[in-house]
Amino acid sequence: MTTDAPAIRVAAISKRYGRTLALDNISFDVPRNQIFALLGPNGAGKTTLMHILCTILAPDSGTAEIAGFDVVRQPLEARSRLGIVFQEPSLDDRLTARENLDLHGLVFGVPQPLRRQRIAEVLDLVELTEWADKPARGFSSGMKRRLEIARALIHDSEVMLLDEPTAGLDAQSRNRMWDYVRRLQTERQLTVLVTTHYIEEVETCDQVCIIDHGKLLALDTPTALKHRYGEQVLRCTPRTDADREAIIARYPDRLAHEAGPDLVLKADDAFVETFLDQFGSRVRSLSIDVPSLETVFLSLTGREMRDRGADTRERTLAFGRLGGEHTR
Ligand SMILES: Nc1ncnc2c1ncn2[C@@H]1O[C@H](COP(=O)(O)OP(=O)(O)OP(=O)(O)O)[C@@H](O)[C@H]1O
Repeated sequence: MTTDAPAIRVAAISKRYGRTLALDNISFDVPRNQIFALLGPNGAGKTTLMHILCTILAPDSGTAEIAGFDVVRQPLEARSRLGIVFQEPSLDDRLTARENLDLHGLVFGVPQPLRRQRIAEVLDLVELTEWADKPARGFSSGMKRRLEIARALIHDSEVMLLDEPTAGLDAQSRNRMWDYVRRLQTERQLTVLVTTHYIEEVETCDQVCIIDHGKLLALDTPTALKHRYGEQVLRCTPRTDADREAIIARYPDRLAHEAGPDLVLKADDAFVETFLDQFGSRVRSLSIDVPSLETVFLSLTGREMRDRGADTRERTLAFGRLGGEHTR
């Protein structure tokens, strides 16, 4: 290993399952001590890439390295530097939190005194000390996920791979999970590669890599991505089909997306005023989305990643208070 090797190197990786090209010539480096987000909708190829990085799946072509170790030629060296939390829980439910951690340390050859010390440290980090001797089967989903993070820290991991660590958790547990991820970075100088399809979660990551249909679409800091690709958009719900068609016919070049009953139009401030003059009475609701990672994704793919968020509903309500109507 060279000490100046990036934490993760992905070079021209492709992977096909039958006729599905799950990864199409993906390349990027993750410098050490970063939180690096892999963002993409379901089926984008995130898990496939994770599985290649953690050595359980071989790429068809290209190479990947963890801390300078090739995942195909030096899998044991690569694995020993990795902490992994998969989407599917992999704890032994019958064992206590402490026993789960101890077993993992044993498998990775961590000597007993060091194991005991690390178990105490990681339980403290994920705030499970008082649950240490309780069987994992009684834990909530968030607690189980935290225990899995703790487990990934028992050996000498330098790089954490977290595959959708917040999937299925409630909003409060999701926030807590991200607090732990940030603590891993700051307190343990770990590099964290995390996949998610919750776009709002990646705002505070150092870098965001957007993938879709196996292709890398963009990679940069959240701020730079918004600057380069983010556009303000106007979202409206026309009152009738005739109104809808009239808007599309009037602004074919501005139409970014049709989302169910809504139309999404690229809109600078001047356009918003013009639109309101011309079509204000022909829309049921209207909201403005400022440049965000959601609008970055929209402008890169012509699609939206997920349903509308609460922030947009709030802006819609604000429009209602200003004299327009709104839907709930
Ligand atoms: N074992 C497999 N056999 C066949 N096709 C697969 C297999 N695993 C994944 N795929 C396909 O490869 C593509 C990428 O899947 P992958 O699971 O990597 O995406 P993802 O971004 O992780 O999505 P999700 O968030 O749903 O896990 C998808 O089209 C998926 O259907």
